[in-house]
Amino acid sequence: MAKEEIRFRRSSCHVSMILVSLDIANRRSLEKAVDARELAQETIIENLSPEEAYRLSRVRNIGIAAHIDSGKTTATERVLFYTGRINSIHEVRGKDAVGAKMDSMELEREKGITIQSAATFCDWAKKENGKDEKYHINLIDTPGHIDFTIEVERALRVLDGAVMILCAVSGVQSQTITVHRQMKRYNIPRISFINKMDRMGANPFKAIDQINSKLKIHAAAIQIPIGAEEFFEGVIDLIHRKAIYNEGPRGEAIRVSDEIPANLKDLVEERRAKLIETLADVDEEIAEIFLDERTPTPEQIKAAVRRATISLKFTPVCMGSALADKSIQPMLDAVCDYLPNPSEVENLALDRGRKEAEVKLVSYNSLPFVGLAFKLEESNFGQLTYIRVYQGSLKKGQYLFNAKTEKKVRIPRIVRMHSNEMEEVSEIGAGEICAVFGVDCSSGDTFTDGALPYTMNSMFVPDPVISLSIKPKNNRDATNFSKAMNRFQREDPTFRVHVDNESQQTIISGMGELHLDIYVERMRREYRVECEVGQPQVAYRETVTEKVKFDHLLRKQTGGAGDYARVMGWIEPTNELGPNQFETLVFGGAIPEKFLEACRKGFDLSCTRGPLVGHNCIGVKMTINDGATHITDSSDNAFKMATEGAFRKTMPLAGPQILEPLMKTTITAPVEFQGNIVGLLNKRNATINESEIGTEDITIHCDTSLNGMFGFSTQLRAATQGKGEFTMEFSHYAPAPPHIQKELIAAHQKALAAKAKK
Ligand SMILES: Nc1nc2c(ncn2[C@@H]2O[C@H](COP(=O)(O)OP(=O)(O)OP(=O)(O)O)[C@@H](O)[C@H]2O)c(=O)[nH]1
Repeated sequence: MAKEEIRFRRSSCHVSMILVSLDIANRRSLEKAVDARELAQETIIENLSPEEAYRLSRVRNIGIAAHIDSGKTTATERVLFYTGRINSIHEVRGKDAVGAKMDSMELEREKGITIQSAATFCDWAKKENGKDEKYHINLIDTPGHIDFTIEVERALRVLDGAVMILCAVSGVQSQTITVHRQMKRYNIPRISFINKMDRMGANPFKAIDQINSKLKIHAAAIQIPIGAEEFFEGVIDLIHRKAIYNEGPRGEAIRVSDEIPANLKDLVEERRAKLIETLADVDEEIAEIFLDERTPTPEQIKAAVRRATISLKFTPVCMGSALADKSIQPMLDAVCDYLPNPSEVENLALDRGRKEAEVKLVSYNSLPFVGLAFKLEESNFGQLTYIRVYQGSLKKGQYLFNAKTEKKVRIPRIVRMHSNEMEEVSEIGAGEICAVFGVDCSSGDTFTDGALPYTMNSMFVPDPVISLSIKPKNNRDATNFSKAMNRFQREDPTFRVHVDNESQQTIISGMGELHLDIYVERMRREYRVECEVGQPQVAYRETVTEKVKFDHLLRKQTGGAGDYARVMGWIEPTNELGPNQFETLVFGGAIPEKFLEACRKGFDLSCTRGPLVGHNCIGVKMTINDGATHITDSSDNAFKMATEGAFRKTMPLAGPQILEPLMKTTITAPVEFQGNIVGLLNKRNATINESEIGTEDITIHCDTSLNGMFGFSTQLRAATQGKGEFTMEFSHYAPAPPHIQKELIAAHQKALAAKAKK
C-alpha cells in the first residue's frame, strides 16, 4: 500500500474514532441532562408545598356525558346557577326563548340539542365540618348524539372524572352504552346521576340494576329518593342517614334534616346495607369490616367510595331532577367527595429524549410546563385553542414550544371559558383547563416550555363513515365556502373535505347524516352560503388479499434530461386491516435513501386512489427491496412516479377488494317489539351479537353495514310505535357483499368513461 494511502486510511480511521467518541460523549451528556432533569423533577415532587397540595385537592376537571336528552344541559344550567356563575335559569327549548347557557350556538338552541361541547368553570362552596370549603370545578357539557362523538372523545381525553347522567324512566339507553365505552377507553372515574326523578314511572333502582347488568360496573345508590314523580321532594343521604330538601323559588336553599320520613326508614337501612355489600366486593378495607360483621363508620364508607370510584371499580349513584331544581347540590358534593383531583390521575407523556419512554406528568405549578391543545374554535378574536395544563403553570406573555412543529409561540392572552363568554386571566395553574389566543396549531398538539422533550398521545379520532358531495349554489360564494370548509376541518378532526379525482366534486365526510347536515346548515347561517348537496354515500375503502411481486421500470427520454427509475419488490396485505405500511429492504445502495423517501411519497399518494373505485386504501403493505438508478436521469420525481406506476400495475393483480364500514349498533325498545326489530335487522343482513331481555326493555347489540342502515330510523320508529331507539358507532371495515362491489365498480367505470369523453 502506498504511504499516502496508509496515511489517509489512518487519518480517516482517526476521524471516525473521534466521531465515535464524540457520539459517546454526546450521548453521555444527553443522558446526564435527562438524569439531572428527572432528579430535579423528583425533588420538586417530593418537596411539594402544603399550599400547592391544598390547591390541587380543591380542583376538579369533570365532564357531563349521557344519552341524548337525559338532561345534561339542564343539569349544567343548575350547577352554574347554584355556584353563582349565572343569575337566572333558562331552559333548553324554554318558553323564554333564551336557551340554556351552555347551548350557545343558535342551532343548538333551536334544535334543543348540544352540538359542540362547551367548557365552563365554577366554584362550589361545599360544607365540610360546618365550614365552607371552596372547590374549583372545570366543567365540560358534551353532546349526546353519536354523530358528535369527537366532542365527547376530546373532552374525556382531558378530564379527570365525569358525571354520567341517566334518565330515571329509561335507565341505561343505547348512547349510555357508547358513553360508557368512551369513559372506559380513557379510564375516567365517574359518579352516576339519575335525573328526571319527577317523571312518571321514575325508578332509580331499576336504572342502578341496569348499570350493574348492562354496563357491568359495580354501582350502588348513595342516596334514595323522598317521594317520586310529582311528589319527589329530595333525597336521603344513605351514608350519614340525613334527609336533604331543596327550598326557595329555584331550590337554591338546602335544608338538611336528621329526621327520616317513617315510611323510608326500612328502605334506608336496606339500601345502606346494599351499598356496604357492594363496596365490600371492590374495596379490601370494607371487605374486612364486612366479613368481621362490623359496621363501617360514615368516614370509612366515604373513603371506600372514593377509593373504589377513582380506581374505576365502582360508581356511586346520586339522583334528582334538574328540571324540578332538586338534588343538584348533593350531586356537586359527590363530585368533590368522590371524583379525583388532578394529582390523583395518572397522566402520561412520551419522553423523546428516552426513546419515547412513558413518563408521568405531575400537576405541580413548579414543574416545567406541559399542556395539550385538545380543541380549536374560531372566535371573533381569532383562533381559540383550548389547553389542558398537565404540569407547570402558564403565564400571559410566556413562550411555549409546539412539540410537533417545534415552533416557538408567544401566548398573548389566556382566558377561562364560560360557554361562549370568556374571562381573561394572567396565569393558569397546573391541572387546569384554559383557552389561549393567537396560537396556530392543530387539535392534539402538545406544548412545553421547551425544557422537556415530551409529547402526549393524542385522542382517538374515529374514521368518517359517510360522505356527500357539496357545492355552493352561487359561484360568488366560493370564497366563503372554502373559508368555512377550512375552519370546520381545523376544528373537527372527524369532518374531512376532499375533491374527488374523477368528478372534481367537493366531498365532505363525517360521522353520520346529522353531523354533515349540521355543517351544511352552519354554512348557511354563519357564512351565508346556500349549498347543493348530493345523496349521502358510504365511505368505502379498498385493500388487497394476495402478495404479488413487481419489477417496474420508468424510462422516459424526451430530449434533455430524461426520467429513469426502477423499483422492485412486492405488494401484500398487512397482518391486520390497519394503516398502510411502506418498507424498504434495499441492500448495497441499489436505490439511495433520498429516492426511497420519494418512493414512500409515491406510495402514500397512490393509497388515496384505490384500483377498483378510487377510494382510499387500507391494509396495504408495499416493500421495495431492489431497483436501479441512472447517473443523470434519476430523480426524486422519477422514483415517486415509478412507485405510483408499480402500484397501479400490481394492485389489480393482488386480489383487490372493496371494504365497507361495519357499525356497532345498539337498539333498545320495549320487549314486545323484539320480533319486529329482529325482522328489520334480518332484512339488513345484520349480525346479532347479543340480546339482553329486561323486564320491560330489550337491548340488541349487532353489527350492521352502514350501507344497509340508511332510512333505518324511520323504519324502527314505525316498527316500535316510536318507542325504539338506536345508536351506531363505527366498528371496523369488512369486505362489501360481492353484488355491491360489482355495482360500485360498474358505476366507477361509467364515471371514468364519461370523464374521458369530456
Ligand atoms: N321531567 C324532566 N325533564 C327534564 C329534566 N331534565 C331535563 N329535562 C328535559 O329533557 C329535555 C332534554 O334536556 P337537555 O338538558 O337538553 O338534555 P341533554 O342531555 O343536554 O340533550 P343533548 O345534549 O341534546 O343530548 C328538555 O326538554 C328538558 O327540559 C328533569 O329532571 N325532569
